[in-house]
Amino acid sequence: MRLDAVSKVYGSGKHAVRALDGVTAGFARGTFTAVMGPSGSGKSTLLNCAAGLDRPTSGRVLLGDTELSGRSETELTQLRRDRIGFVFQAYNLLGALSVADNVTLPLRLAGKPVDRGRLAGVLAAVGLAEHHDRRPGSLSGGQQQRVAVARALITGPDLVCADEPTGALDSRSGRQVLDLLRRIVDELGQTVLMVTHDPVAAAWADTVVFLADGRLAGELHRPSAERIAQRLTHLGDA
Ligand SMILES: Nc1ncnc2c1ncn2[C@@H]1O[C@H](COP(=O)(O)OP(=O)(O)OP(=O)(O)O)[C@@H](O)[C@H]1O
Repeated sequence: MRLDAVSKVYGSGKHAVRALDGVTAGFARGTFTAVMGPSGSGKSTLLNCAAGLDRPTSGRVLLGDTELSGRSETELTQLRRDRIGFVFQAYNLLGALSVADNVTLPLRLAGKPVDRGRLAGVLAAVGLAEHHDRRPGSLSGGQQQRVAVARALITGPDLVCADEPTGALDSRSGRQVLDLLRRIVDELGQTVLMVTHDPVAAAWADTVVFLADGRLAGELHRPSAERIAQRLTHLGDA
C-alpha cells in the first residue's frame, strides 16, 4: 500500500483546511504501522484516504497495483469490501446478529459463499471459537473488538485499517487486541495500519510514523513507548 504526494483539503476559500499536505509513504505487505500525531494532525484523514473511505484532493493512493484515485463510488465500495478490513474504536458490530453472522457479513454482502472452515479458523485465531453463537452485547469490550478483527480478516484483505482500536478498552483488553493485531501480521502476513494516541499501543508496531500539520514528521522503527512519547513531545520543535 502506498500514498504518493497525497493532499486533502476540506472546504474551500478562507475556510479551507489542508488536512494532508503532500504525504508520500509506503506500507509494505506483512508489516504493522502506527500513525501518531497531535489532534488534528491528519491521522484519520490519512487512514481514510488509504482505505478508500475518503478521496485525496491530489496525489495517488495505490493498493498493490490498484490505483484508488479516479474510481467510481461503486468501485471504491467494492474494493473496500473485498480488499480492506476495518476496525474502529466503537467496534461497529450489529447487535441483532450472532458473532458468526457479524464476522461473515462482509462475505454475505459481497454475495460470496461462507466457508465454514475459514470462519472457524478466523474465530479460533481471535480466541473466540466457543462464542460463535453469542450476541455481541453479551461479550466484553475486548471480546467485541476481537470479533471486529475477525470480521476484518474474513475476506483475507490486502490491508487492515484500525482507527484507535484500543481507545474504548481497559489496558488489559487493549493489550489483547494489540497482541492479536501483532499476530495477524506475524503469523498470517497481514498488513496493518493503525491510528492511535497511545504510545504504548504504537510500540506494538514495526514502524511508527508521525504526522504534524498534515505532513510526515519522521518515523521510528521498533521503538519503545518511552521513545515514542518523547518524540511526540518534541514534534512541534524545529
Ligand atoms: N470532513 C471534514 N470536513 C472538514 N474538516 C475536516 C473533516 N475531517 C477532518 N477535518 C479537519 O482536518 C484536520 C485533520 O483531521 P483528522 O481527523 O484527520 O486529524 P486527527 O489527527 O485524526 O485528529 P484526532 O487525533 O483529533 O482524531 C483537522 O483540522 C480537522 O478539523
